[in-house]
Amino acid sequence: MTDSVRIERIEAILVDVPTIRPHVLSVATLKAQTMVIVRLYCADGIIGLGEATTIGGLAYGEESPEGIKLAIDTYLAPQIIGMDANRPAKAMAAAQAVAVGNRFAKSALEMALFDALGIRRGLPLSELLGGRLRDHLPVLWTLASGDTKTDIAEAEAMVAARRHKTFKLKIGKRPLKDDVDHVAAIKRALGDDVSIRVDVNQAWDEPTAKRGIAMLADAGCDLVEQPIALNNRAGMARLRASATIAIMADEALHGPTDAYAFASEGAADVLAVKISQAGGLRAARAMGEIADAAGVALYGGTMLEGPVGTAAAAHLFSTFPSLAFGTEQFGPLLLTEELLAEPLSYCDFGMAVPEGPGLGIALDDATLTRFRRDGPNRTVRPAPRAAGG
Ligand SMILES: O=C(O)C[C@H]1C=CC(=O)O1
Ligand SMILES: [Mn+2]
Repeated sequence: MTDSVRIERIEAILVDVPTIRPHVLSVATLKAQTMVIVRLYCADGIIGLGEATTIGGLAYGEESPEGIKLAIDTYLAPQIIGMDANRPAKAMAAAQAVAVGNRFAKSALEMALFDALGIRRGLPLSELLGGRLRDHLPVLWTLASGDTKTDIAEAEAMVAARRHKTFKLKIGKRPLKDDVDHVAAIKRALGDDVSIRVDVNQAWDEPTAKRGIAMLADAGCDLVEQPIALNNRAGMARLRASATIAIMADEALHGPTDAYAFASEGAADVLAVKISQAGGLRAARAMGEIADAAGVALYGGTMLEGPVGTAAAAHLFSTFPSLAFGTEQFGPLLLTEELLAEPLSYCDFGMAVPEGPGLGIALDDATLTRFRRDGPNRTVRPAPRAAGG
């Protein structure tokens, strides 16, 4: 029996960092990203890090950064302070007892608990999660400037620098034909050595999706992500049955139960796994296992997290036996500022999984202080929250 280590204090910090360019999705346009960074202080001096980040405030899902901080400060932290930091599952069961939903808030706490445990045991998070199978993950880049020529130039520079060779295009905001022309132009310019996928972020109804998927297949697109509303699983199954290219579920997946439903009903070829959307590391790992057992392909998704959430995702995805569609762990590269003392390493069209214990990262405290919303020298305003951005 190991000694118990008291959870002393938990901080949830809102951090607003500008993006390198506007990031245009069908549901929002990001000009800055807001992260909730959690610091979990243990009695032995170890501080675990966690992150929960949303897209466009409340435009993408049902939790906002401000709501996540409130849930942690007011409900979840008081519940687990005083508990044993060596027992993440027990602490999270106590959090579960006082909050029915709030997957993102819980996920940030669970991440911080596992980071602290890994540091204490001298083990990378990937080993705590069952063991890493790879040290390098393929990472795609999202072209979402809102302009076809800019997107092509951006993609060409990424390929030349060997940073990315798979691209995801955000569509669904414009008329279908304009979107398909945009995709076709990018595919023509980049050629057969790159893979082009699209993310509709639920913008289409089913008939539009049926036509759109066929047109996109003709344009050389390889995959369509969440074309229709997240609650229309039967529609996803129908689209999948008629499509000649891969159909991926994203927003519809809120944890293992949804992964099971999608897998058993044949409602997607690929599942996008996101730690916070799943409700935490253990839930996200379970989604991977369900997909594997069902023979459904996996993709390592992002909520455009900063480096803390991205490092956690890299550890988790490194343990998946198969990651047929790669990952999109590029969130830190979309930010103007480096929040880590030592940046995550991106090379050879992907990223290195951090090596050190826990998440294997350390924050740059000066940068965090500069960009925290309650900091003395705050320079960035929270992103505007108008619908559609
Ligand atoms: O996939 C999403 O829906 C959200 C996110 C991930 C990459 C990106 O550009 O946006
Ligand atoms: Mn998506």
